[in-house]
Amino acid sequence: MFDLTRLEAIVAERAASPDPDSYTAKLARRGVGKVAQKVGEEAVETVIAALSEDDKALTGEAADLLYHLLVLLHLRGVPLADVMAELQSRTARTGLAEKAARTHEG
Ligand SMILES: N=c1c2ncn([C@@H]3O[C@H](COP(=O)(O)OP(=O)(O)OP(=O)(O)O)[C@@H](O)[C@H]3O)c2ncn1[C@@H]1O[C@H](COP(=O)(O)O)[C@@H](O)[C@H]1O
Repeated sequence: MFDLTRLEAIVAERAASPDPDSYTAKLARRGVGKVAQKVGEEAVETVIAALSEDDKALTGEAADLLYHLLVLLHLRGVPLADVMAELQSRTARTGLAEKAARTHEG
């Protein structure tokens, strides 16, 4: 299954690519400030799509947001694993991780 870990690897590879057609490489060259601005814009577009109750638009904007967030994390040198560990530690604090895993496994 496709997941954010695979997209993180793609982003890392493409950010360093000399391919002139790579949007990721172009974005990476523009630096943290520009990418942070893009994350903000995509977040606003996600909010607008959510409030419009258009599921297809929301799905597309959420995908744009996650992609741009991964590019930002990459440029700042923060691994997705660190973000996931932070989320996991929050579930551990509430004791809900095992319950969610049991429900997921059926
Ligand atoms: N998931 C994405 C992805 N999501 C969104 N985008 C791009 O993000 C841009 C967002 O559109 P905008 O209108 O906000 O921006 P824009 O006007 O095109 O450009 P800006 O000047 O504003 O940056 C579009 O050009 C999309 O193509 C993505 N570009 C790449 N990926 C992934 O990255 C991989 C590598 O892509 P390349 O780097 O292009 O080879 C792809 O195979 C995908 O898996």
